Amino acid sequence: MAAQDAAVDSMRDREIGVEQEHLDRVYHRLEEKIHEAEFLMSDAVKRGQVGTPGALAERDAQVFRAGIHLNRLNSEFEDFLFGRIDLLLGKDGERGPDGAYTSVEPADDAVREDNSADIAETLHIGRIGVLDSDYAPLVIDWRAPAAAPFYRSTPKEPGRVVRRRVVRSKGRKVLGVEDDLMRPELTAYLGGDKLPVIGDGALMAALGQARSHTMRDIVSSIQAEQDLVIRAPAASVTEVSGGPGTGKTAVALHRAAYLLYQDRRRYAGGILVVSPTPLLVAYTEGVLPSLGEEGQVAIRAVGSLSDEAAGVEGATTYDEPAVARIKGSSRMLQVLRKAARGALEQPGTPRRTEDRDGQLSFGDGTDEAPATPTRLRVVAFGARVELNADELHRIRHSVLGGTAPVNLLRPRARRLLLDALWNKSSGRGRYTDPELAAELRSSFDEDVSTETPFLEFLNAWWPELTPRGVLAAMADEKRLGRWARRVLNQGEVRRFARSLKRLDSEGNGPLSVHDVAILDELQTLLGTPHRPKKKREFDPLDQLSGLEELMPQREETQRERAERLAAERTEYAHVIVDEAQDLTPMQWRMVGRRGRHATWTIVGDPAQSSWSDPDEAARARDEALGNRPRRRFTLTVNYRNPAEIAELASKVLALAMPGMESPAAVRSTGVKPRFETVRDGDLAASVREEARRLLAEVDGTVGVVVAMHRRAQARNWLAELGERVVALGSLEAKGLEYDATVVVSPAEIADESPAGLRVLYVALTRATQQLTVVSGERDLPDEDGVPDLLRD
Ligand SMILES: Nc1ncnc2c1ncn2[C@@H]1O[C@H](COP(=O)(O)OP(=O)(O)OP(=O)(O)O)[C@@H](O)[C@H]1O
Repeated sequence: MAAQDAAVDSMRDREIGVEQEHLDRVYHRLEEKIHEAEFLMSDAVKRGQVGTPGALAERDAQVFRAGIHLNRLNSEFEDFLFGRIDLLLGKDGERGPDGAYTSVEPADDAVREDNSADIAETLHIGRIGVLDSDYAPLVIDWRAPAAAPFYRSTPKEPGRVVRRRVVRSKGRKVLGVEDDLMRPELTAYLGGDKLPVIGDGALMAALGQARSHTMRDIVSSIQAEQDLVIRAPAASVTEVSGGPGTGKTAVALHRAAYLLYQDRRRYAGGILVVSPTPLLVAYTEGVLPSLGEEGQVAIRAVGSLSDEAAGVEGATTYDEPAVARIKGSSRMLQVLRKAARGALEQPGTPRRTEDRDGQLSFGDGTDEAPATPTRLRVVAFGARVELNADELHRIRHSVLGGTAPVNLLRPRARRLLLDALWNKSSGRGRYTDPELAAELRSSFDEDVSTETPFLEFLNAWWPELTPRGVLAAMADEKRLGRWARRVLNQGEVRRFARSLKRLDSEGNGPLSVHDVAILDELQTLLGTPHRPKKKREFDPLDQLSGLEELMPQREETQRERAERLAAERTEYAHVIVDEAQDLTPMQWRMVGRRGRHATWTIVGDPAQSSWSDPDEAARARDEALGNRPRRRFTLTVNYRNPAEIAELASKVLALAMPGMESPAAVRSTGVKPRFETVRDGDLAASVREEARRLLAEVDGTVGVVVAMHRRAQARNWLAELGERVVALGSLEAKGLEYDATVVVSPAEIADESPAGLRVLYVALTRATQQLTVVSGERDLPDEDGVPDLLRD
């Protein structure tokens, strides 16, 4: 036995040595390329000094290429070669642009009659492609067509692949290799020797690793059904569904990297990834940089998507479910349309008392008189001309007749005011000669419209409205009641208005996640008046198209650049929606506006939806996507939860979505979920004790999921346990994962909202190793501590 082990070890060492040799060759070549790139850069700058248009164009091209090399080589020097495939002879002998044979199927005579075969081609797969000086592939980019068999090949449909190998390396050192045999029935030879096979495959090794607070890329172990999604053509809408842990988020992010590789020019318009929470953004934002892509991709939480939420790090406050249901619903749109116009009438600001001739005059009612002026007086041709409340009302009514954004209607309002004043002035009818009449009218307009009283009046009577200002105006229950007539009932108006009391009169203050979609909608309804743009200072680097894109480290980091581009961008070339089942109708409208001309990838799981009315959300989603054709995929394997945890979660799934199937768990740990009941009525101590126990059992992270109202409490309970433990409200657990989780009071979570059971399903499916359920009295635990909701 010992002799056998020693033989395996020496074979492993030999194979590691083989891969090390290849990696050394690759590094050598990379260094050559870096020198080349650096030379090109300095040469390009010298040539640029010549200054002729031809030299400038040449410099552009050279700098662009050199920029690509340097930027990529520097950022991807770490651990970029991770795979290898050994292939049979292909059906035809054609090579693709990366130097590899393109044929997917083996040649008819690739396998001999005695089931033996020779390896005809070996390809190494990595994060970028590297050619040797003879243009033979040393490494194939994982996104290139030639790399697809590394992911697609299965023992059932092996294609040309005989052996798939995952190479683990750190920096320049190869640490290990893991092989999967795709054609175990063959005796394959490589260079005359039998093809060695090491280890039990890389997937299980990857899944068993401890989790940290950031997601890892899965580039070395993408599975065939996932690869189909990642490489699906970008046309129109790609919809991906799948249960918890099936890799939807991972697949969506790898797809972004793939699309950029496939068509960088097209996606220079930017890729937007919409995520449900800032926690999930933080968890996933390292994946794209690790795949060598960052600058073109903006990952945004849905609570910070709108410009209106910029500057406050987005919204993290959650409204209580009854309020969220109102704010997220498409009924909101009707209310906002009215509010956007109604907010022009401003009540409640202090009343002006002086009323000198020619001064704007505010109404003369009580202290509560509206701040909106009810009379306009100007002096024209030496006489006073006045518009009264009725006349002003008619003008306002006529201007608001159209559907144009309110702020953009102000010039029209100004025009009609001047018309009305002119009609009452002595100027009208003074001349019969049209030319003289027009001249007089034009000087009347010029004089009146630049007078302070007129300007002050216009600012008060047709102020430029801001989304935040209108949102704040809705905190006034009476006004909101008017705007929401026949749309919201009285109770809903009261709740909604009350939820906005935390904002001041200009709308400053903490926003809730659902306020953000409202602000975004208001932004569209109000419109932004055109203002002449400030001229940007001339920057000679702008001439170097491509350089500043590819060499961002000179001026700003990749991340800063992504942030800047995202802030400047209002629309994207591709929109990826993660956890799409959670978007409310109003959020779909907000996201839809950012992808009007985009292609889309939408990933989600209806069984995890925290939105109470999935049909309404589906309608809003259809509206956002229009009639673009859709291509649908389903992922079927749960890579996160061991079978023991998946089985428990499936009990809640059966209650939440009867008839819906759980994805099959890919592994089992033999560790069953634990059930604890609160001891001595001390929930804090019980949870703390369990978290402590789990910390000792797992190497990585522990997540404690509680009902939303216990969020702050739970953070206090766990404060002293260190950074490996995180307390989460049920809605925040979305998309995240931990080595172990504690789910506190399933009944509390399930009762939180109409979507509570689905939220509980999310909470129960976060653990990669161990799960403990802590029940309180409300959970009606049996004598084994199993809560009512989780019993058979
Ligand atoms: N092919 C793979 N190789 C290795 N790990 C994988 C693979 N596919 C998925 N995983 C791992 O499985 C876990 C779940 O993946 P991910 O979070 O993308 O799933 P999800 O479908 O988005 O889950 P949820 O719907 O619960 O949010 C992650 O740790 C991910 O890295």
